[in-house]
Amino acid sequence: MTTDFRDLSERLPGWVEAYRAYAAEGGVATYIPELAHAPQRALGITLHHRSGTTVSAGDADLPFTLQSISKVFTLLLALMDRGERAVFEKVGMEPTGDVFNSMLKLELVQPGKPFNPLINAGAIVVSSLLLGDSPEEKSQRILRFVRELAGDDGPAFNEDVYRSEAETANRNRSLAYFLKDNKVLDEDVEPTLDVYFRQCAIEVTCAQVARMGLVLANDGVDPATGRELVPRRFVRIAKSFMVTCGMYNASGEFAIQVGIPAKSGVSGGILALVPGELGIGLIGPALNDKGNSIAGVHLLKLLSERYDWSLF
Ligand SMILES: NC(=O)CC[C@H](N)C(=O)O
Repeated sequence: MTTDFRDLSERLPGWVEAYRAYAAEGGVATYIPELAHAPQRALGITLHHRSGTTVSAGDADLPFTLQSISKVFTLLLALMDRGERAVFEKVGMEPTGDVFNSMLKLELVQPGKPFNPLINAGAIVVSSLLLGDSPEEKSQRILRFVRELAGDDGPAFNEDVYRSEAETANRNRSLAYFLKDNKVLDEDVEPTLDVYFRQCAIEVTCAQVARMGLVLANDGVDPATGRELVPRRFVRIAKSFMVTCGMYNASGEFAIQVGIPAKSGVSGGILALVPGELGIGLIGPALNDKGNSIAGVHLLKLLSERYDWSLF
């Protein structure tokens, strides 16, 4: 079934207002100090259809940082830079069932290769594989790629969020040193983390994220120009990871309740897509106990049920 955009544009503002109430049951992330300033009750969404039609509601213009959503795009870039074999020599293809910054399985399963590219350990390794002579060059390449998919030069590094994370990231530092010790990470720890913190701090809006989702929904082809931005095979890999690992250790539940590829970040952002049809960008900073936007997940469940989005 195709989504009825007329029905959607009539009802979406009301749904968003009603669903803000869920924020009271969650809380904004505070372990990156700068994220603690986010407005708890904010909720915004943009849906971008392949035909070019977009619908937005609520706080869709509220800027937020990509955080873990960036992991999808560094994975795509690493696949384009290095090819499938080189990437999957360093990182696995399986969900962990653990929280995104867990250390647990790195030591349990030898040779210490991260289970997948969407957990922090996996994403840090993926960032180390990107082509570029310096952390600055790698970061600029990521930013350029994000802007290309967003169809917009708006995305930029939020320096405050970047600094705030870089100054406090004891957990990510320990993951990276552990990976280095296991020889899974070949590059030096600090320059690699610098790339990782910068990609997480790319600031976007719902419309930009919806456009990025739309390119993935469209198998890597820019719907406006017909140009292939990402090979279809790599988009398929990214969408598969989004379904199995994109919502952290709530990915199974999300597949049952919503049933579409999605990736969340601790800023409360979610990128989602209905294959062949549309891209979604969402922000709702209050998180549930698994670290996903609490109101956002409820809203996506409602939309998926109403417009019959589930792939399953
Ligand atoms: N879940 C997330 O969004 C994690 C990203 C965050 N920058 C971190 O590494 O902790």
